[in-house]
Amino acid sequence: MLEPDARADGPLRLALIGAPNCGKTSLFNALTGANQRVGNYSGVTVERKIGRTVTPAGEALMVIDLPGTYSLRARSPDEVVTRDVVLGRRKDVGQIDLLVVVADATHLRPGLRLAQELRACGIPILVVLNMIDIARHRGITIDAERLEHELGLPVVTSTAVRRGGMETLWARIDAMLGQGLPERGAMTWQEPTAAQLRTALRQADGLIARTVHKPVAPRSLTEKIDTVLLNPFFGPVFLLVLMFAMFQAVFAGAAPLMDAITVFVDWVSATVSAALPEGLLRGLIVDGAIAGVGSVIIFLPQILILFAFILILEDLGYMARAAFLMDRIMGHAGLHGRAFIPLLSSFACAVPGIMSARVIDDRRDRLTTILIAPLMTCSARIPVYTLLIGAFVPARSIGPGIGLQGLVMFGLFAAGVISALLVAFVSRLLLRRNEIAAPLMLDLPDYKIPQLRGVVLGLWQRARAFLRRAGTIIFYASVVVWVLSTFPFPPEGASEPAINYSFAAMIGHLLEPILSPIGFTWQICVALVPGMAAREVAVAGLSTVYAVSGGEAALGSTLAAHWPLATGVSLLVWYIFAPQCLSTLAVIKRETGTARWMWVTVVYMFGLAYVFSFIAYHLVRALGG
Ligand SMILES: Nc1nc2c(ncn2[C@@H]2O[C@H](COP(=O)(O)OP(=O)(O)OP(=O)(O)O)[C@@H](O)[C@H]2O)c(=O)[nH]1
Ligand SMILES: [Mg+2]
Repeated sequence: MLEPDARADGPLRLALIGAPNCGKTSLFNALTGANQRVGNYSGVTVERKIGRTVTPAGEALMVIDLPGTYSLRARSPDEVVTRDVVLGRRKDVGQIDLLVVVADATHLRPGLRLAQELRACGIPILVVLNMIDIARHRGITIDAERLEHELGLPVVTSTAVRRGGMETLWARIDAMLGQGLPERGAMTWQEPTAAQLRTALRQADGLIARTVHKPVAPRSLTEKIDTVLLNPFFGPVFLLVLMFAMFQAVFAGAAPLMDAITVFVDWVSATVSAALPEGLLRGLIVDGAIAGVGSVIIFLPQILILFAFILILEDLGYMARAAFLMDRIMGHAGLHGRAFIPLLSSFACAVPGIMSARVIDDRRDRLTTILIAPLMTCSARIPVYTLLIGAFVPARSIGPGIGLQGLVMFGLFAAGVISALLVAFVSRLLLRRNEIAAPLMLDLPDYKIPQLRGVVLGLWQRARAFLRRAGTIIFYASVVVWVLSTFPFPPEGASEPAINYSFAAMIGHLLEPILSPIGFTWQICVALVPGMAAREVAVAGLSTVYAVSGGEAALGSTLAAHWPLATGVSLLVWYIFAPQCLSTLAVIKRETGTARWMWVTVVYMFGLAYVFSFIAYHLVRALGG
């Protein structure tokens, strides 16, 4: 017997393991009070997560959440994490004392099979049938006692996402710890062969036949919805209409909130101006910090509306369908079916997107996904796009409920996706010749009512990350741009605006020969340099440069007055492609293990940006813009 308090090295370690999407992270959050990301599709968790908690009886526990897996026979990097933790090979985690095998109560087969396989690890096991609420709702009854008896392992049920849904599990954990965990057995796990896996699945089926009663449901609601939404013709049309509606909502819904933030920023700016004497300090605060940070935070509403859509669709279970619908197109481009989730996460930010490419087992497939992830339109581009669209695209309606600005935004996102597919296609030709990409092995989850808490939490995390960036990198960059645009002072009796004599103008003029063929003014060149660090910084940079130049109007109208249309379009196109984000480049280096692929990304993305901006600029001019 291993007495819990006899342990020399800290609390008992409990690891959550199970097939993808069975609710491990939801259980982890419920057990530890953490707020890790959950989503209704496979492959949300790609790294081990550690939390601490105390059981109702007062035992301290360390809880480890793991990426979903069907077997310890690990194939992809996320599955390797799970295997290594379970086998005690990760130094940062140590030996696991209790394996909690999580099974989806509505679909027990993979969980039961995994529990059988894990016995060979010799670690005490507790089986949890999660999502018991959904099973009950569907009239599925499970004879947990008989299951426990036949399996020879303790079995409890839980509902991770409802208050009170964890009581049985807590009670059982305490009971097990109170008696002392069974002694560890010998570690005899070996990679199961395909034949062994098949036999084990048959055994699991036998067990299910004896202990689970499923009413002969005519057709589930999910199936009914899917006959329409996965229909080869109607499915893609619905997806397109939905995405289109999303961007319309982003523009229409954000306007009043953006106006409110603008009023607030103007008020802060006016109040500070009035309180400070004319001079450098006032310039630094008003034209530097407030103009820079203020110009970026007004885009928060758009980011939140877009992510409210994405989070709700994810939790509803629709995003997995979108992956299914895109699979054929992605396959033709040479992308692995599992690339969808990393690419989807990249709409928020390429950094987590690139990390979630770990769910892809084939190295070259993973590399292709990593290389194209930065082409997905991340939320840092939203301020840039919105600013330029607001300045150069009239807010006109071009049909019932269809605004031109929303349409252009949709087009920019689509351009990112299409160019990513094309780059994937080309890199497939370069990296390998003629293999056909693996088909999608994603299981389609049942539709679920989204959890309000999860959506609100997701939005809060986005907002916080955005504001943190505004308060740090964007703030510093605005101050730097202000300093560069203010010093040195113009010579005595200068006739031109003061900024024309500043360092900023010097830098801008230095870069101008390279960037003037694509229509960029020297002010854009000034904003692009700090904008290398992160994309929104360019907006702050432009705002500061024009504020120093004495611009009083809103940044959008200033740009519209100073730039030809062709320049605006060219800069929009530049932002579809240019790799202006140091964190993304750093994570590419880390995840691929070499600097080589980082440089490949830099070169190909700048190359595309320059070529397409050049074409766009000259095309618009030729058309008379
Ligand atoms: N109704 C209900 N929904 C649940 C329950 N547990 C989890 N969910 C939902 O199931 C989905 C998947 O949950 P996750 O916790 O992300 O699953 P996971 O096992 O961590 O998934 P991976 O990390 O992808 O392996 C989410 O939409 C959850 O809200 C439950 O007990 N009842
Ligand atoms: Mg998870």
